[in-house]
Amino acid sequence: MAMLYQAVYRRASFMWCRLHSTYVRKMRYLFELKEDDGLCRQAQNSGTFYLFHNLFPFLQKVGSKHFASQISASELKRILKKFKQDEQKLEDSVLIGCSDECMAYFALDLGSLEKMDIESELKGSFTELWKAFFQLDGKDARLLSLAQALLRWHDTHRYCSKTGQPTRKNLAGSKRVCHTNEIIYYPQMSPVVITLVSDGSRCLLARQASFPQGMYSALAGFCDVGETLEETVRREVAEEVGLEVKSMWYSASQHWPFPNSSLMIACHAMVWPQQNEIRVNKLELEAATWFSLEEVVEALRREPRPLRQEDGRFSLWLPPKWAIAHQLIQEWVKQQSTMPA
Ligand SMILES: NC(=O)C1=CN([C@@H]2O[C@H](COP(=O)(O)OP(=O)(O)OC[C@H]3O[C@@H](n4cnc5c(N)ncnc54)[C@H](O)[C@@H]3O)[C@@H](O)[C@H]2O)C=CC1
Ligand SMILES: [Mg+2]
Repeated sequence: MAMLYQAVYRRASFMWCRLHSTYVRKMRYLFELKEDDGLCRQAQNSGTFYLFHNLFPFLQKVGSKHFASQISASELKRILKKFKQDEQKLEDSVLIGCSDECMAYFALDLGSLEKMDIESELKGSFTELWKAFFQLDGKDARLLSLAQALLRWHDTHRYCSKTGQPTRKNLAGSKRVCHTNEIIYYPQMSPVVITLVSDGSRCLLARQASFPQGMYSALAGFCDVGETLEETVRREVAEEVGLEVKSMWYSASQHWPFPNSSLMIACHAMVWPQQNEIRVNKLELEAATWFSLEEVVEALRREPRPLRQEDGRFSLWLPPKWAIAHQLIQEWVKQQSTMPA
């Protein structure tokens, strides 16, 4: 019966491939994997895996370039066997995407194994995600960010907050269920607004004390319960730099894994040029400054890493290309150069 089902499913998938765009086919396939544990189990046995160790992703290096390694299901089973782990450990993994050919990608945390043993077996290293972020390309960074957020959520939601009983994840990891009362828990993200403020000719960038030396970014803040995005933008700009927003508009959004899992909603905001004196809230920020177009253009040309000048101070540098803050800054530069003089 199972074989007949698989044959029918393969035939149906084949028809899908012929009839639908790659994107639609992938989304439908991922949806089915989330809904159907049996199908997801099959996908785990033929998919590829991104490995983590206590939430540190496994990276390999070729020359000076780091990349997130994909391990095949058969290779993973070999490693599990070697380290005396049950093959069933594959089912602890979470679904994080699929290729254009509908080969599923999973993430698995091997925190119960000895870190150095896996590193020497697979010739790579488990690296803190924050450090890895600056070394990876956008695609790898996006996948690892989603993977870490999901793995962390499962790790911290193992018990039902109402009954105290253990919750069980579905195979794909898109939810957890408390079987005592059938409460379903879904992975959560916190909405965060990130705003690039301009006074018409300059843009406002700020840094927290925890940022690497010399790095500045746009203002960011979590949405409070009950707020609209517009209200969060106005409140955060007032709270952090003491300015009143005159107008704002939405640009784009991005998932961000730090400190937990956030949906970064990126906006541009204008303040009145006559009322642009910054009053930094030192509880939130270390510094906030207006930067000219020339200063920002020069910083965009620099590598995203600390660079000490001759006078001992650090040059301005900006978040890496795929960070939404970078995109906001690029958009602002473009707006400035298309504005009438
Ligand atoms: N992608 C990017 O380029 C940038 C991303 N960010 C991210 O934006 C996020 C928010 O920025 P912050 O200035 O730290 O926010 P924030 O200005 O709201 O201040 C953080 C404080 O908000 C409170 N808070 C309220 N709700 C919270 C929640 N759901 N989770 C954690 N804390 C909460 C806490 O007291 C926390 O200390 C951070 O996750 C940060 O990593 C920040 C700058 C640039
Ligand atoms: Mg903030």
